[in-house]
Amino acid sequence: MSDVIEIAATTTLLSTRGLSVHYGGVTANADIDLTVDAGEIVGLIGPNGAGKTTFVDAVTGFAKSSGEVRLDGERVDRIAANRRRTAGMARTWQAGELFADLTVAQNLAVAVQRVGLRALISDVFTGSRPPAGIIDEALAMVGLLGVADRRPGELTLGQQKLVGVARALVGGTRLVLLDEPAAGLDTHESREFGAELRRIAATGVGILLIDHDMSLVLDVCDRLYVLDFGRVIAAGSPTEIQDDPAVVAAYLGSPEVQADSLDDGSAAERSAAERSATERSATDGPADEPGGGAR
Ligand SMILES: Nc1ncnc2c1ncn2[C@@H]1O[C@H](COP(=O)(O)OP(=O)(O)OP(=O)(O)O)[C@@H](O)[C@H]1O
Repeated sequence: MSDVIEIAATTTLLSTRGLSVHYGGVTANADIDLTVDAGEIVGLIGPNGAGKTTFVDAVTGFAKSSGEVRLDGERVDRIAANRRRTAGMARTWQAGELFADLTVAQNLAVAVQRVGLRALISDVFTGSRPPAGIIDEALAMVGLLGVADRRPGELTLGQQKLVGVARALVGGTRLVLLDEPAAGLDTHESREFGAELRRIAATGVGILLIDHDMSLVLDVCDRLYVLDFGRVIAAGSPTEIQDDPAVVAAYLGSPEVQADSLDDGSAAERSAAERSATERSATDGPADEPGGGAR
């Protein structure tokens, strides 16, 4: 009897090819090829203004783009944002505050409310609401089933952030794109949050994570892509990325700076401010020069 080697099949949930976004003269994303597999956490990092949020906007249908976006092998780049959501991809927003007057469960229900006049009229007449099961399922995925009837103000900040994630997960989401979901958390809360992300990924959900908290990103991500000026300048494991001179230079402006400084999120912020000041002075032309100072 021959030995059978079992190879676990991986499902590529998200794949982009040549994804580009232009805002006037600014190339916010340039030819981005990126994949996220089921059960994988992939980090997207880069200095301020590198194009991370634009990438999420383009993938989820909130920014006009060229190139391919596939969800589970199917092209979705020409369908509207709400149809991409129904197809199984969802995102969070940087300013993703919860509704303070609604309960946690109601906050999730709002996220899957149908849109459009026809839906509104039919909902008014039928009193249609999302089935409770899908709300509970999303809350259970982030370990918050017990707080469904509480209001956000009664939760810790870490729990509120997880409600934000649950809001994106509700309705059978297979791929979730998280834009700075841990902003404002302290080190301990951020670690707990990261552990919860790993549990979510273990259910088979693919996660694209943008965050400036380098310890979180380096800790929880299986792979990372680094953007600078809208382009991918490096991709690989957290260890490979930390040792990549191009990444260190992009973040810190100098390849001589120690790579372990990447652990310090404030270095990235500081560097970005310095970079944009340098870029501004380098591109400051006459007042009527178009695009002067823009990235
Ligand atoms: N709606 C828009 N109109 C014009 N330019 C835009 C728009 N959105 C983003 N940009 C520009 O595109 C570039 C990329 O911005 P983006 O917000 O994607 O970067 P980011 O990496 O997410 O930055 P941050 O880390 O600060 O959130 C920047 O030069 C930004 O000014």
